[in-house]
Amino acid sequence: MVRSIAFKILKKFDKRYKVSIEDINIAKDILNDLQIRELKGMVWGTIRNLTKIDYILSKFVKNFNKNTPASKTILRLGVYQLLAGYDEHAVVYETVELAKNKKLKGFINAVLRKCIREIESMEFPENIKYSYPKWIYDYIKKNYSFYKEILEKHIYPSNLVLRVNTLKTNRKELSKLLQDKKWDVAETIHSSYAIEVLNLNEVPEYSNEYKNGYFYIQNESSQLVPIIMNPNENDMILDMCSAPGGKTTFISQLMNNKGKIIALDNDFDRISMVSENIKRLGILNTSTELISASEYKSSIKFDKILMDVPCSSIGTSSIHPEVILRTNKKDTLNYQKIQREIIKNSFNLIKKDGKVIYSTCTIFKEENTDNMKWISKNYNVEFIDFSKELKNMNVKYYYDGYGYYIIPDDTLIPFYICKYKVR
Ligand SMILES: C[S@@+](CC[C@H](N)C(=O)[O-])C[C@H]1O[C@@H](n2cnc3c(N)ncnc32)[C@H](O)[C@@H]1O
Repeated sequence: MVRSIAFKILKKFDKRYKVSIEDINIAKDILNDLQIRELKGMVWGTIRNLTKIDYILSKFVKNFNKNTPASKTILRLGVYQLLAGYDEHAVVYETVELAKNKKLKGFINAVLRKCIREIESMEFPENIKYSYPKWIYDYIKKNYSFYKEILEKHIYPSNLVLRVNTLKTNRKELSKLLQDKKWDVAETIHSSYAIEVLNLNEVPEYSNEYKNGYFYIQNESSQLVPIIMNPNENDMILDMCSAPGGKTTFISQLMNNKGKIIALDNDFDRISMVSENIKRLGILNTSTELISASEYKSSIKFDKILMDVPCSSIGTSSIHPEVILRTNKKDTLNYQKIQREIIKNSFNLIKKDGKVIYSTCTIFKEENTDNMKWISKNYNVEFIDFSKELKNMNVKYYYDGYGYYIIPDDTLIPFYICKYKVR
């Protein structure tokens, strides 16, 4: 049952590089918690390892990419299970069962048996070892000495990280509550608001602690952004791309629910998520507006602006492994165009001497360093050094002369953060 649902989801995935959330939700009605966990492991494991799986299959199957979607998906699922250490006999038996006709069954059986005999002695190029597309691998290897950390982050994802909502509880109190219900949790070494979940026995969003707004699920690099912004209680703040509200609600928390935040987003469904999170977390100082950040006008000028801009999101591949499969080089320049439109408008909205934070979860210079170079050429700004704050939080970084590339580790994912004062 689990394999046949995984097969259906992965067959659709191949068309759009998107996992259908509806299909996962349908599966939740049919499968028990353990089976759901196995299903998610198979689906995301296959996607995370897809570049490597296809490399292996292309060695054993002539014109692998020209095979039918069904046969490709069955073989991928089979090879994933072999790589993940499932029992070989069970893998062959159960995977062959997914094929509809005798001829396909025979073909799948033969290929998987060949894989079993040969995978162990195969040698892989470095990008394949980490299941990373060659063009992105070449890019990061050429540009960053810490490219291995990026590759490792993709293949060895972080545990779940929560941000404690200090408007309702604190780190010690929440850790104790979670431990009492047998969640295995630990304090992390970077953000003093973060709790790492090593093991848990329920879906976090279904827990009472989540429903009561005691925490927000937020990776630790994302938590660094509001901390670096360092908002004051009486600030007037604009968050130009706010959905689903992770950083907005953290900024509000750091302001003790005082001052004022205006949160924008141009996506109807996503801005509703900001409103839901505001309500759940007990935020009182924030209002939302459905509008493009490049078109927003205001008679009030802001003390601080956050531009957590739409980007190619490569840095989130440990959480969303499909991003590195669907992104191409042209996307980075398309995003750069959108980002510059938003940046341009931010200069109409910031007070003199106001501070701006620019952040992305991507590693492409086109969307980070090149944009900051462009700002320094066209506007009067002073880039702010926050290396001390990063060091105090045990964060390793690469400084590009403007901002900081966050080097991933156990709980940090690749991110870019820059802060400047507008003169
Ligand atoms: C990186 S996400 C923001 C994440 C958010 N800051 C958080 O921490 O939860 C980028 C957001 O920008 C939004 N977006 C894309 N184009 C936009 C535009 N022109 N104006 C405003 N928002 C936009 C997307 O809908 C998306 O929600």
